[in-house]
Amino acid sequence: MKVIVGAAIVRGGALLAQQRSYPAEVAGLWELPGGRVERGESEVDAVRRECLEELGVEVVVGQRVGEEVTLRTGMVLRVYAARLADPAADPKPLEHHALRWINAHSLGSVPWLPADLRLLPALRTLLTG
Ligand SMILES: Nc1nc2c([nH]c(=O)n2[C@H]2C[C@H](O)[C@@H](COP(=O)(O)OP(=O)(O)OP(=O)(O)O)O2)c(=O)[nH]1
Repeated sequence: MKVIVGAAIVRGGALLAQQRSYPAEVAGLWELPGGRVERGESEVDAVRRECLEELGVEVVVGQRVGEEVTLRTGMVLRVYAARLADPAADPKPLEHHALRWINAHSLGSVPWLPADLRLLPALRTLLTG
């Protein structure tokens, strides 16, 4: 089974989200940093690698968040809580259109990818404790 990992990076009560720039069907929609787990790679290592590639930051990976969501492609999305290894680090949208830190109150006002929408209750709980 192919696994996509997502990072729920929290700092100061806000979640880091990024806006996709491609493909056209999902351009403008928001998602968590992350991507495909490579062969022989652990899910936690994949979260760390994707955050370095997409945001240019080191993260410390924590526990799983929410249920696993099956995507249209048959792959599954598994989200892990994470925090910046250096809290003062400045994540950059190296592969995305934009980044935003979103607080619990604003989570529902962002146009998320469909799979992420299903994880919003768990993400809200993560933010509010
Ligand atoms: N990274 C990430 N992907 C998500 C989320 N929600 C969701 O449905 N996906 C989907 C979108 C993509 O089909 C797949 C992630 O694949 P990917 O990050 O390797 O990106 P991609 O298919 O565009 O592949 P690439 O060209 O960047 O290599 O999972 C999410 O929160 N984060």
